[in-house]
Amino acid sequence: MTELAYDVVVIGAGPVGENVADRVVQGGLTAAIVERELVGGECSYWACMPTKALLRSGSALRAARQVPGAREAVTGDLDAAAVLARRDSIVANWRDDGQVSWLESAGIALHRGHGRLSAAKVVEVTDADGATTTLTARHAVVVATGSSSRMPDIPGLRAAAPWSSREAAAATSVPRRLAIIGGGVVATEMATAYATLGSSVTVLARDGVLPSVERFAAEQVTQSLREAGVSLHLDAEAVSVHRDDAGTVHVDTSQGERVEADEVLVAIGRTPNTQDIGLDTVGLTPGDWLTVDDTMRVVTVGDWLYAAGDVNRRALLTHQGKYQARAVGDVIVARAKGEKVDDGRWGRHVATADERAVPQVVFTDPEIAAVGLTAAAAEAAGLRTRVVDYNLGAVAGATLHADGYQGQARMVVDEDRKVIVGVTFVGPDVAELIHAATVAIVGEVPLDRLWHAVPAYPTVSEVWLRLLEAYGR
Ligand SMILES: Cc1cc2nc3c(=O)[nH]c(=O)nc-3n(C[C@H](O)[C@H](O)[C@H](O)COP(=O)(O)OP(=O)(O)OC[C@H]3O[C@@H](n4cnc5c(N)ncnc54)[C@H](O)[C@@H]3O)c2cc1C
Ligand SMILES: NC(=O)c1ccc[n+]([C@@H]2O[C@H](COP(=O)([O-])OP(=O)(O)OC[C@H]3O[C@@H](n4cnc5c(N)ncnc54)[C@H](O)[C@@H]3O)[C@@H](O)[C@H]2O)c1
Repeated sequence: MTELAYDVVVIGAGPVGENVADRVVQGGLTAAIVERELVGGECSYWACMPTKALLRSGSALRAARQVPGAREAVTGDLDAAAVLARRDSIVANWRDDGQVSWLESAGIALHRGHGRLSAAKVVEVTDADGATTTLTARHAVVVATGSSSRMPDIPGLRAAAPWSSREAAAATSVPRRLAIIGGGVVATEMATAYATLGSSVTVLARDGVLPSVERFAAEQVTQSLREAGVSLHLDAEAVSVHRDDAGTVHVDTSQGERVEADEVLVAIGRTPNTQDIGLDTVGLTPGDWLTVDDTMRVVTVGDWLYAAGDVNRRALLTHQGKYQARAVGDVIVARAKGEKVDDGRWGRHVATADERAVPQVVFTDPEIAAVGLTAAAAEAAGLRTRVVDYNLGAVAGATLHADGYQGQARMVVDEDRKVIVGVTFVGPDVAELIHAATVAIVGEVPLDRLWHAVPAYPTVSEVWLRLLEAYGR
């Protein structure tokens, strides 16, 4: 058995673990990272990147078809094989050489294998051959093990070899018929991708489509999925699943219907990767999400254990996990050096934006881009709000962007502070609009001052001016 010591040991080399280790080394400490699969994690190989690659070609094709002149130049359908090949290249054919080189260049030691806590500040790494290395952390251990697809206990489901988001992201062919259980972000994005790639898609959305976004945005996506030929069963739950000898999957629903498909994708949320990381050795329960304070420290354990990214359940998004990682890496360095910890609201060592300013883009057709609170969430939080809506299609930039551009914008204003607390856009290519909204919310820019932030003409961003005009000066 090999024994090594580092200032900081990070379990999990997803986007979050990599960023924690990087900040730690940049702060002058030593760091080791433990990874059991591919350096780069779920996001790079089975989540964000491959799924967006599956969606991008269809989105480009639709965009061309919405502009006369370009439309006439589009002479064929989507080439599914070329889309899958581009996806393969974007995930570097599931090889992590590039990310391993980056770790080396950043001065981070990589230990391949499964990491488990075995005592305070001690992580045991078991490699593929069963050999064990013991890593002792002088200052901190950071759990950045991410999450996995949650599988419900539906009779027959497991035996039917369902797809999780991984198989949907990494598929080598397009199933003729795809059934999807769930109506959230993965379900709607994959329904969009596979319908565009030629599958006949059925979605069983027990709790409706995208229940956590503004209703007007979810409704536009619902309508568009239907127009794309997706069969949407709202309020329907899968009650039993069976794959027959010919390979066909039969899904019986709570509404008494039977859906037949070649594959069934389960997309009902995530479970933390904490079942087998030795949580019991430090007094925690295996399989639980890790609850942390504002500096991402697992407070019940002492002052040395941190959890960042999906595993702490604050915001299951890559950009938000990386934001936490920057705070965690820096706070570990500050504490190790006895420097002042900046943990007040919006301080360097906390992730305040997780509370009220999380941006997210849902890459459906059309896209939804949102940040902060929905109108309903703001009301539930006890804020005195005013909601302003504007037809995105009426903006000059949108008219130019595409014929028949359909979209909607909403801003939610905190009337007591006269600042924006939430923004949602739905429409073609709205993804790039959202960062302006994030800056306005995080900066708590007063509405009076926002009038001086002039959007360029003729861009879709002019919707900002229209929203202000609708609010009144
Ligand atoms: C289909 C899908 C699409 C998504 N699309 C987006 C998107 O477009 N934008 C976005 O912001 N977010 C997206 N997400 C969410 C995003 O993937 C996660 O928020 C992000 O991957 C979390 O990063 P992480 O580093 O916390 O965890 P992960 O990326 O899950 O990385 C954790 C790493 O830890 C390793 N690990 C786990 N346990 C151990 C152990 N015991 N020992 C050693 N290594 C271990 C794993 O192998 C993995 O490499 C998507 C998620 C899914 C499922
Ligand atoms: N573009 C993006 O940013 C992006 C894309 C994909 C995934 N993600 C992240 O990955 C995470 C996982 O995505 P997801 O779609 O799996 O989860 P989700 O939380 O977005 O949606 C899960 C859906 O399943 C429903 N559901 C829950 N239990 C169910 C059950 N037993 N039967 C039927 N339906 C059930 C929920 O009501 C919800 O609508 C999300 O938190 C999201 O932040 C982000």
